[in-house]
Amino acid sequence: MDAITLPPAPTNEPNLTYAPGSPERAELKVELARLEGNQHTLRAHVNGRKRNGGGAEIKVVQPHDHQHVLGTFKNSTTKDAEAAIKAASAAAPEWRRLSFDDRSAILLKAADLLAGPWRQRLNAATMLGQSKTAFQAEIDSACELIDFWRFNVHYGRQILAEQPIANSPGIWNRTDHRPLEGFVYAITPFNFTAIAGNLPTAPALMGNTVIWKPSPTQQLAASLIMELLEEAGLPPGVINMLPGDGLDVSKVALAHPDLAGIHFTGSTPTFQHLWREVGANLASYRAYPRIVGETGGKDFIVAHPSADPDVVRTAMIRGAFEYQGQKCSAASRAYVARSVWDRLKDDLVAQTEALPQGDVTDFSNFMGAVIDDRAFAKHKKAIARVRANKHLTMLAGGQTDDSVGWFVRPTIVASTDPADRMFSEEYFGPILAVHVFDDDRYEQAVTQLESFAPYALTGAVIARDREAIAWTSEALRFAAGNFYVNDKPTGAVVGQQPFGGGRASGTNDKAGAAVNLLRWTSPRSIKETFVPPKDYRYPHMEAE
Ligand SMILES: NC(=O)c1ccc[n+]([C@@H]2O[C@H](COP(=O)([O-])OP(=O)(O)OC[C@H]3O[C@@H](n4cnc5c(N)ncnc54)[C@H](O)[C@@H]3O)[C@@H](O)[C@H]2O)c1
Ligand SMILES: N[C@@H](CCC=O)C(=O)O
Repeated sequence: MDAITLPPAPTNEPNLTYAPGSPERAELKVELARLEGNQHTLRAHVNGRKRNGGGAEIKVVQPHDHQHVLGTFKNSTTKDAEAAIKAASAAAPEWRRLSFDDRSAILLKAADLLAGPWRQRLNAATMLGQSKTAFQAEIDSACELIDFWRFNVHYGRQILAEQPIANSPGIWNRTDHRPLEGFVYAITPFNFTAIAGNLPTAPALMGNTVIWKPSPTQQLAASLIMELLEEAGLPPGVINMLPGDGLDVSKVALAHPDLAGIHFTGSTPTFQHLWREVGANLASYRAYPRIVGETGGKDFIVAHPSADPDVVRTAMIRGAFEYQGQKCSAASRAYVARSVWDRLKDDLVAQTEALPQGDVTDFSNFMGAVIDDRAFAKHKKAIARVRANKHLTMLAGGQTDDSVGWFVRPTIVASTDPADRMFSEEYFGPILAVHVFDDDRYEQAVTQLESFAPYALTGAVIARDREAIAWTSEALRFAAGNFYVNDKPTGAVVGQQPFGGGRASGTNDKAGAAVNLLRWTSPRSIKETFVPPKDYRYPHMEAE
């Protein structure tokens, strides 16, 4: 088709409420029962076909009920990785020849399928497999993933429209936004189904083929994403999904001459490991691989003496404990002016102690369990350390119980020492460290927190005084890639607050934004001369 087209303009998918009596609540309950009632055999997808991995069996369980097995799959081996890379290479020429409109139509259809018939299936899988409440699943596996797919089409078109602004007489300059040469390796975390769906599809939209390695604990929802994309018309071999721990896949993928890029979200140590491997293999690649990674955080809230205590308390509870603090954006350290603290502490502790937690299929719960036994053990250890240190005081929570699920109570710890490692280490769970400072030491508190942790992902200032907001925003300019004023530091929305951080938190190639898609293209500049010269001599060479 020859046309300069206009696809549907993106708008953010509205969040459904799941209030009692709502149709979405009833539909979600049906899907929960259906998914819980079966053990699913989850398989790799290579070249559009399902494939049993060659490695050991891995179980996917419900974190809030860890004896309940949702499904099983086989770990992917080096052989599986070789087959997937072969499929990606074979699919590449046809996929990149397909027009951007045709590639976009597949993602727009996937978004509409997810907004409609697939919504509660993916929400239910995310609730059961990742222990999210209905609302936390809705903002992730439904709304954010729909938004990623719709807005990326819009941003991709912006990139294609970016063309040279000058043409000398008789010349037409153009930019060909080519995909990368080779395959992109997408590696995704357990905590956001939307991130799992975005990381392989963003490079694919720009014409790349992909090897996708999801997190083992997110595999149920990841398998459904693959099925949804295939229903939307994704051709075989464009995205090849390899379940498992990724160790064997990386052995092959990171040493392969066609590795064109890594699209990673997960912890800082894993990302640094991948980067080091790429560095060690540099001589073997056809081109320098693009490395994009969004990683850990030690996200902060700072409350100025002018802050409204109710706003601070709500930001702390929602920011630190929603989804058990397992958002990379979750507040895990708070710095509060003493006069504000004195007015909020009792309510903060009482409300935190009362937060309902348990099986997420009971819709009255605010929290579920942490993802696995490793996360549980890490939190137990951190809590034991609090009890053993005099400068740390447990204000709320501190209980752990793994008899049914991996439950860690929302925990608030006060520290007289802002240099304690609770203010720099990422636990990735429901532990909030608080330091209370004297009102006249606000600037010292902000200066100390600015670079005490190695991360720079999200942060929030809560204040009514405009000068304080302006000063803090400037003082913390490089301490967070997503900065919030009078709000919690979580819950970025695609198209509104592009997400990502700097320093140890990643390469800050904002997910769901044009800067991210740009990393998956390799522009070619084309100059066409309409009436080319036919004589090599320049005028200055002529005889006087
Ligand atoms: N900045 C962000 O946007 C963002 C978003 C979500 C999560 N996170 C971070 O992710 C972390 C939590 O997620 P996680 O526990 O899944 O992280 P993780 O680093 O343990 O795992 C991430 C992914 O890497 C895989 N992996 C690990 N070693 C590998 C290897 N050698 N080869 C291939 N794959 C390998 C895992 O299986 C998983 O799929 C936290 O640190 C959190 O802050 C960051
Ligand atoms: N984008 C999400 C966090 C993603 C990381 O886990 C937020 O803003 O809360």
